[in-house]
Amino acid sequence: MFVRKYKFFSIFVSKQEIWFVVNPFSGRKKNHQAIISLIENQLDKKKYQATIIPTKAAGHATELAHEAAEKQVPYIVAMGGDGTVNETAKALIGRKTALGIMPLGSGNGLARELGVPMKPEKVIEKLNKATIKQIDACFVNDIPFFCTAGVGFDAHCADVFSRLKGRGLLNYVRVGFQEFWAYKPLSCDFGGNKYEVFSITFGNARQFGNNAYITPIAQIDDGFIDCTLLNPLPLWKVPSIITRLFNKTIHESAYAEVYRGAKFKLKGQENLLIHYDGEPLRLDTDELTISIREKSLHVMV
Ligand SMILES: Nc1ncnc2c1ncn2[C@@H]1O[C@H](COP(=O)(O)OP(=O)(O)OP(=O)(O)O)[C@@H](O)[C@H]1O
Repeated sequence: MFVRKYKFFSIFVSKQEIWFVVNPFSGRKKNHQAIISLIENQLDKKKYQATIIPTKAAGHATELAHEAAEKQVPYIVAMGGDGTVNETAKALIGRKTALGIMPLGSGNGLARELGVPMKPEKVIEKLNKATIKQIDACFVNDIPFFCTAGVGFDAHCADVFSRLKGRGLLNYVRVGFQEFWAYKPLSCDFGGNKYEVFSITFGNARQFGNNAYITPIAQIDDGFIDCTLLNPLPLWKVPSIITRLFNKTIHESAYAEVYRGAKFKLKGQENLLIHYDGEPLRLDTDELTISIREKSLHVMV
């Protein structure tokens, strides 16, 4: 399907290298080859020398981003969903190489937060006149995240969702309703208090993705982590919580507690299940430290 690596040559020497790291399996219904042709035809050839590199396996995007940073390639565009974006971005923390995003996933959280359009033609237009900005990177223990990470119901749903064939917002909502019935609140120590929580989410950005704003007053470059703790809620409150998630008012809900800080600590049960940027992960510990490295990632906007 792909030519492994190819370049668009030109006689101009002042062009800047831009790598496109493509997850060929992202966005199941997307036509990757058509998007590559668009890049070939519409990316400003006076400004950029583009290299398209399909990933060969999970984790390959991180290796490629490390290589780009080592070679001082100024730009690398993650073409895929939030998983590919996270894998690419984590290798660029504290480096000069700037991250661009061609969003192909179902949530596209970081892309939406950075104002990246969802249509490939528009993304290319934007890349052609991109400026660079610096954003914060956050960590759950040593695992980087750029949008949100958390424990409880969201992590549980991310885990169920990761095993589904179908993607997209509708499938996510379906998983949410399905799992709500049997879900047991999570016992944890947080900020010196014992809790039974529905979920605790730490936000570098405001949203999970899909414009679902769980930490709606977070700012991605302020050096602080926003936290929304949701207390257990009855089923009849679910529609109002979902509405609040999308109209950016969840922090005003009677079921929410909101915090802001540069570091948080949480102790839950052994083998704590977390999600980071929507990817589920079962840890071999019961303790979390959530921290931030201010303005440590360059992004194309
Ligand atoms: N060549 C590859 N083969 C198998 N897995 C890959 C490959 N390249 C990337 N991956 C893995 O695929 C996972 C999912 O990719 P990504 O999030 O980009 O797409 P998606 O699942 O379509 O998006 P979303 O989760 O938003 O629906 C990533 O975590 C990544 O590790």
